Amino acid sequence: MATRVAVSDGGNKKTSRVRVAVRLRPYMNKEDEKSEGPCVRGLDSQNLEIINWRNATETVKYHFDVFHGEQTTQQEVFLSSVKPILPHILNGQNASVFAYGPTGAGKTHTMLGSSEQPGVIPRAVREVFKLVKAKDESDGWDYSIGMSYLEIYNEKVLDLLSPNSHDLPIREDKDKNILIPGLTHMNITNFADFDKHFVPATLNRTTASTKLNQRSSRSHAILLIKVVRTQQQLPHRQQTGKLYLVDLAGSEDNRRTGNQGIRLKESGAINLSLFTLSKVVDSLNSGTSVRVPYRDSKLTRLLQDSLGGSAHSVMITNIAPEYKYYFDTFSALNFAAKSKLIVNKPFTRETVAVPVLPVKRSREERETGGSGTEPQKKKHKEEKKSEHDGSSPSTRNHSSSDQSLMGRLIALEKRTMSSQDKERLAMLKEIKELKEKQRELESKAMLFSQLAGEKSITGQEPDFENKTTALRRKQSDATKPNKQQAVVQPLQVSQRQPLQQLLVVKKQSVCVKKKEETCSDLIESLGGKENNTKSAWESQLDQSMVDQSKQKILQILNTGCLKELKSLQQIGDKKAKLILGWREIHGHFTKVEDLIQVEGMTEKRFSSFMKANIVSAMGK
Ligand SMILES: Nc1ncnc2c1ncn2[C@@H]1O[C@H](COP(=O)(O)OP(=O)(O)OP(=O)(O)O)[C@@H](O)[C@H]1O
Repeated sequence: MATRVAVSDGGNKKTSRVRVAVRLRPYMNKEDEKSEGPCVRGLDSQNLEIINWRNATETVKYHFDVFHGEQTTQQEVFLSSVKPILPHILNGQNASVFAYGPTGAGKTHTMLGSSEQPGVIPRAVREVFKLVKAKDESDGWDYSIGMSYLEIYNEKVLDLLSPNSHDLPIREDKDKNILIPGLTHMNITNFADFDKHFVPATLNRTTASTKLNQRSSRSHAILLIKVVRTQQQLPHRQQTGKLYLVDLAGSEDNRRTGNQGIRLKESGAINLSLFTLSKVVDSLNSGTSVRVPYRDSKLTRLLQDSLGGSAHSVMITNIAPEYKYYFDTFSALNFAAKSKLIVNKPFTRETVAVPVLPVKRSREERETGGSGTEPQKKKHKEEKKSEHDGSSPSTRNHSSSDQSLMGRLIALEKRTMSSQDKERLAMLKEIKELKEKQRELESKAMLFSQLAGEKSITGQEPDFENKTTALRRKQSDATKPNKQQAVVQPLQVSQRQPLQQLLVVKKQSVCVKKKEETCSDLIESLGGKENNTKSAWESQLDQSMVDQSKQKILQILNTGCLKELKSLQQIGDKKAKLILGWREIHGHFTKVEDLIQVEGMTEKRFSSFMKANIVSAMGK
């Protein structure tokens, strides 16, 4: 009898950076090209420039690992950006390739392509089979290849190989491997085999027509190719390498897509997960020990071991040359520039077969009649069989080992828990759910504020170079940042202009400070200590003025943008975002008192908020 235990890879400290490639697609409408010209263009095989919207005579320049221009073929993209990482998965390491970018910029074309111009996915799968075939049989290892294919649609994990399945859970085992119990896993023996399953499954992917793309992907599609190699001799070392091939849904600005109803909801989920992806990248790049928010979206949870984890990763950022994509292109480039800093630590995942000594069974086990139910026992047998012969019990193995492991853990948990423990567990679960809800709200609020146009760009500052006439600036129909947005100073803009702008920002902050002082003085003079009751201080004021002030506050709460909300007393950045999030979910506040429903707004805080703001509003 034998079981498998994980063995250390000897503390392999070799690190591998996420390679970032940018691919510019050709103009879709030649007429537009003639009249407008592009807003972005390549300079050489690693550099590109984009018009600076703040100053027509300037461009912003970026440097990446690779820049693929409009003329680059599918073959060239594969050879330079993807092929080099594939050999790693035959050595038990993970690799991932994901296409990121605005909707309609060419992600699906890059990943999937067409029969005439096959993309990264078919080429990579062919290459994996080629690499395995090239392995000399005498190298002492047996190889088996399997595939899974899923989409994340509206934050649900759906099995594309089994289209009627429901939302699947994502779990992590004790060795930090990401697992999806219940996900279909098919053994494949050659490319034709792969194609047979992949093509119909791709048709199951959720797509729809939007203003910007007739066949827009409304979900993130993730193809997983697993290569398991097992040593022919004892101790039958086994290594599992995973290759994730990800076609992300496009980031989109709903002011331009014209999305409504279900499209708008989909778009919210897409943008939220992409926003979380950018937060994960930010937090990885900050290099501090802050919690990386992988768990804030299904996408990042799934990509956990491909981003900042143990994988060799390549991100292909797709961009479009047209002016209507300008701001999406700009933020996609900034996102990509941040990602360049991520450092991965690849390591080999290996298990060895070790003999298992019979152990005395616990009382609970004896009472329940053994180590599992009949079906579970059967599953264990099947698992062991597949461990030895390197194959799955059937061609369609629903990750039985993942399922049975979870089943056993849950059963064990149930057997050993007292009723008090169960209550505590239920309470902890409830608290966890509440916390998650709060996080979700915050993410939503932040996303909302981002979508509301706060094009705050926090990425790495690229090199900047002045150009006089290289790219023409057009009065584009792209959504221009409004006045409020202009206050945010993107890091990328000219090094010549910040002084003047900074002065403006500074003046404003001085101004706000002054106002705060005046307010607190007033509150003090009204005897307004923090704990005073509402009537105590309100009764000293004229009721009609109080009502008027309340109306003013209500109006700001209902219509104010992030900046206007922050101009309210005691409303900082986080609270303002929470208010925006609340508004997005619930609509308008009917009365100022509804503010108590916003996360973190206690009665005491609300009362203090009212005092400060009524006085402040009266002074205006
Ligand atoms: N490099 C390219 N060469 C030729 N045509 C391209 C290229 N890239 C994209 N296209 C074409 O542009 C259109 C939009 O591309 P695609 O559907 O791949 O965009 P996408 O980024 O996947 O969009 P979405 O996020 O909405 O799914 C398609 O008709 C595609 O064939």
